Amino acid sequence: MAGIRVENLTKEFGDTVALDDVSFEIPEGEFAVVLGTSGSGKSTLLRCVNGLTAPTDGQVTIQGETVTKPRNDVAMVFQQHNIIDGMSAYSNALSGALGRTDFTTSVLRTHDRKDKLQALDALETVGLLDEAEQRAARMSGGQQQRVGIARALVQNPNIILADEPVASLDPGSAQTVMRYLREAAEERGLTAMISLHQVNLARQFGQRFIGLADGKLVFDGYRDDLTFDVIDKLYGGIDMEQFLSGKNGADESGDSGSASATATGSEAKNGVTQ
Ligand SMILES: Nc1ncnc2c1ncn2[C@@H]1O[C@H](COP(=O)(O)OP(=O)(O)OP(=O)(O)O)[C@@H](O)[C@H]1O
Repeated sequence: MAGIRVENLTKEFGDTVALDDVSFEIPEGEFAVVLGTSGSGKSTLLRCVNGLTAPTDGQVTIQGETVTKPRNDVAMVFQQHNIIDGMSAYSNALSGALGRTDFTTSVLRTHDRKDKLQALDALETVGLLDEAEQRAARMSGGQQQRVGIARALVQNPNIILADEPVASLDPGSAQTVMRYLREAAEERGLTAMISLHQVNLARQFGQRFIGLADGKLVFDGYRDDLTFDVIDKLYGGIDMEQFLSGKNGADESGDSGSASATATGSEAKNGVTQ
């Protein structure tokens, strides 16, 4: 069964065609990576799947239902971890349960035992159980991102989306975060769709690859199909030697000139755009 079905998806922002008639299906439980240069449409695609951006044409279907707004069974991890500095790793993780708790519970912080155990379990999944009481502000960028993943897991999703989750991390932390993300998805049978611009990380952790260029789907395949020619078509000008040594120009340093993974323009950060 399709975890995510994208059908003839088009999104225009004025004269800009951010997505142009994109169609593909990600089966349940698959770990898919979205590749493409800055401006190719990766964030817009993820936001359409998450129901944060309304398509101009076409549709996204999850469990046979057309996505029209954010869903509780779809969790999103952002590049800027979106976690609260003053709170502990545990409280941040627990806040993932807010979508299913009522107002009084969230104000009085009287989450039930199941939510609390889930928060601890999620921290264990991302290797941070021993840091549960640590304030987020005192954690490294990589650890904060792992807390962001834990919070997403506490939401109890079937689908996890991440928009350039490691773009602002050093190469070592980026590897660690991707490893935990992949393991968490595998362990819990989640369908994942992750945008990345580090090609070697994508090859290392991705199972399925969706390549975008100028809003069009230019590649859809598995690791063996993701040849140097395909990567060159997607990014252009990659040094083969560097690529094979895992230091492709686009890019381990996180400095491809496309550090921003958030939507641009007048779009409110978490608002649904029309
Ligand atoms: N809210 C918006 N208003 C106007 N144009 C937008 C908006 N969001 C995206 N775009 C445009 O749509 C195109 C695709 O943008 P998008 O952010 O999806 O690309 P991206 O591949 O995620 O890029 P990056 O890696 O830099 O985040 C770009 O030309 C961008 O300027």
